[in-house]
Amino acid sequence: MSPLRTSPIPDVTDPENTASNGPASVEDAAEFTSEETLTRPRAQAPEPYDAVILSSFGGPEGQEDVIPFLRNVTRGRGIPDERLEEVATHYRANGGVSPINEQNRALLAALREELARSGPEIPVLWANRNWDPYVADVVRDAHERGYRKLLVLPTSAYPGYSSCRQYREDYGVALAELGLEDELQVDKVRQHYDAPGFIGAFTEGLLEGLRELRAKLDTAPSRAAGNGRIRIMFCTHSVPTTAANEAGPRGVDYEGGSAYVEKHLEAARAILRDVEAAEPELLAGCDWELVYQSRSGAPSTPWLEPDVNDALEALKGAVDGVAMVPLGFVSDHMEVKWDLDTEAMETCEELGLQAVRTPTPGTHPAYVRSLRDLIAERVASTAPSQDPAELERRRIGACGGRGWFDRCNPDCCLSAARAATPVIANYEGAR
Ligand SMILES: CC1=C(CCC(=O)O)c2cc3nc(cc4[nH]c(cc5[nH]c(cc1n2)c(C)c5CCC(=O)O)c(CCC(=O)O)c4C)C(CCC(=O)O)=C3C
Ligand SMILES: [Fe+2]
Repeated sequence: MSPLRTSPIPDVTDPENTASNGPASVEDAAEFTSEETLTRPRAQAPEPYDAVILSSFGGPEGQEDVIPFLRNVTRGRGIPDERLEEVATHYRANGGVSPINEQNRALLAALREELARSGPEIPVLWANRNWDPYVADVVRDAHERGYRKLLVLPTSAYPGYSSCRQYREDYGVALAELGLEDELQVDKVRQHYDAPGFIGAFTEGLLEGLRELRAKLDTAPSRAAGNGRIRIMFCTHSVPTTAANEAGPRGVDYEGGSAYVEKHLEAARAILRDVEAAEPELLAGCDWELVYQSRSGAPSTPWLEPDVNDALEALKGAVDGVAMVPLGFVSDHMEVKWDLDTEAMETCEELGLQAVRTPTPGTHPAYVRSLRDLIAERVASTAPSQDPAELERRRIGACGGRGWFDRCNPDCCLSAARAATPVIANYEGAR
C-alpha cells in the first residue's frame, strides 16, 4: 500500500479502531509537529480591518472568455497545449461558463447576510486570481475608497501552493504592481480545512449520501461484487508531488508525506468520526481512502496518486457502492461537475458500481457561519479579548489539531523558483 493511501477497510464502527479513525487528539498532532512549529504563535491579535476580500480562482462567463481565462491560469506554468484544449472542452460544454463565479456571488451574499446578523460589521469585497474582478483592480478600488487594512478570505481550505501561498502571492504582486506596499496592510484568514462548518457540511452530505446509496443498493437488480460493501472516496485536487512536499512549515514529519495530504486525512477522519457519532450503522461494511483528481501538467511530472478513476478500476469485485466526497473543494467547481459528476460517474457506470457524489459546502449555513467566525476572530471590534491565551483558546477547529497559521513561515509552500515573488501574510514580515 502506498504511503499516500489510507489503509482500506478499517471498520470505523469498531471501537478498537479509534486509533486510525477516532478524533485526532492534540497529542496525535504533536507527534507530527516540529518544536519550531509548536512554539510559534498561530493567532494574530485582532485588528481594526476596513474590509474583508473574499478571494477566489475566477472562471469564464461565456465562450469568448474560455481561452483568455485559460491563458491567465496557465501563464508560465508549463501546462501542455493538449491539456488546455481538453480543459477548454469542459467549459465549452457548459456554454463557456464556469459555475464558480455564480457560486462565489451566492457565498458573498450569504456571508454579508451572516455578518449583518451576527457581526462584525465590515464590508466584504470579492476578487479573483484569474478573472474579473481581478485582485489588483479590487485592491486599487479599496485604496481609493480610503481602506488601509484589508483581510483576505480565500475560498480554499488546505495548506499548499495553489490553495494558500498563491493567494498570498496574488496580493503581494498586486501591491507591488500598484506601488501600495507601504500604504496598505493586507492580511489573510488562515486555511480552514478544520472549521466546524466545513467538516459539518461534508458530514451532513455524507450521511445523506450513504442513506441514498444504501437505498440504491437495496433495489439494484445486480451488484458489482454482491457483498454490499461501500468505499467512501474522499476526492481532492492532485498537485505535483514536489508542490505537496513543499506545503506547510519545513522540518515537520507530516502524515502521508506532506501537509497537503495530512490535512486532508485529518478532515476525512473528522467527517467519519461525526458520521459515526450520528448514525454508526451507516458505516457498516464501509472503508475509505483519499484519492486525487484533475491532474494536469506534463505526464512525466509526478503528481499525487491514485487518480479517482484508477482507484475506481481497482475496486472491481471488492465493493458494490461508492460515495465520492469532494473534500478538496468548497463549491461545485468545474472540477467537481466534470471530473467527478461526468468522468468518474461514467467510470462507475462502466464498472457496474452504484455511486453517489456528496455535496460541497457551498452556502451551507454552518459553513457560512464558520467563515463568519474566522473573520470575527481577526476583526477587533467583536473580539471579546486581546489576551493571547484567550485567543488561542477561542481558535475553532473540528480536527483536534491547533489550526493553521494566520501568518505563514516565509518558506511555507515555497519553491525555489518563486523565492523572489512578493507575498502577504508572512510571519517574519509581521508588523
Ligand atoms: C490544489 C488546487 C485547487 C484547489 C484549491 C483552490 O480552490 O484554489 C485548484 C482549484 C481550481 N482550479 C481551477 C481551474 C484550473 N486549474 C488548473 C491548473 C492547476 N490547478 C492546480 C491545483 C489546484 N487547483 C494545479 C497544481 C494546476 C497546474 C497549474 C498550476 O500550477 O497552476 C487549470 C489549468 C488547466 C488544467 O491543467 O487543468 C484550470 C483551468 C478552478 C476553477 C474551476 C472552475 O472554473 O469552476 C479551481 C477552483
Ligand atoms: Fe486548479
